[in-house]
Amino acid sequence: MSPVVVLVGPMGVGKSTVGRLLAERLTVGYRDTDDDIVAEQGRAIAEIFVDEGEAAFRAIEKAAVRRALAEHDGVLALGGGSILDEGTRALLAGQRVLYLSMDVEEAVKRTGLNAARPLLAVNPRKQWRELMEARRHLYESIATAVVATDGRTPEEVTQIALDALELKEA
Ligand SMILES: Nc1ncnc2c1ncn2[C@@H]1O[C@H](COP(=O)(O)OP(=O)(O)OP(=O)(O)O)[C@@H](O)[C@H]1O
Ligand SMILES: O=C(O)C1=C[C@@H](O)[C@@H](O)[C@H](O)C1
Ligand SMILES: [Mg+2]
Repeated sequence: MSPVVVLVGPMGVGKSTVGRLLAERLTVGYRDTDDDIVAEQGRAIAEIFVDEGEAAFRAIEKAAVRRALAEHDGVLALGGGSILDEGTRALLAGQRVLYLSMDVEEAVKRTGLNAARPLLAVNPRKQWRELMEARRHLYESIATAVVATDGRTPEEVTQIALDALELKEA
């Protein structure tokens, strides 16, 4: 079993919003590895970061991605930083991967100062730039399609994604 599409991209880019719309349009299920991790661990992602650090979280996340890829045949959204892990990137080889992108101003608008996003809690604009400098090439390296979400509604992004991925509705 394999997901019909795997969504990657930074925090707040719209993976959950667009992922659910894509799943509706394709009449398949939606799954999110961040939700899987919270359910399995019985604690918030921010708590895992604080309690055990980012490296431990990435290992937990890699296991969650491996499991979801094997179990899910619908739309799968990954955590924003999942692509930082080499093993997680290797798991994505051969998958249909959609990278949703946005620029910094759109990012600040969408995420704001949100404690649930520990990596953007302080000085979000600067954090965002640094984060994307480290990640942009990784997102691009594993993507089979890229859709810019700036100035587009979730419905528009969904339609463009369906076209870019050449996915047909049932
Ligand atoms: N195309 C869009 N245009 C404007 N706002 C959007 C768009 N897509 C999503 N949003 C809004 O941006 C916020 C973040 O979206 P969403 O939760 O889908 O992102 P995400 O990538 O799943 O983030 P997370 O890192 O929390 O998983 C939400 O408030 C959502 O309503
Ligand atoms: O971009 C990131 O590193 C993260 C994104 C979220 O989806 C969560 O997986 C977590 O907050 C880390
Ligand atoms: Mg989400």
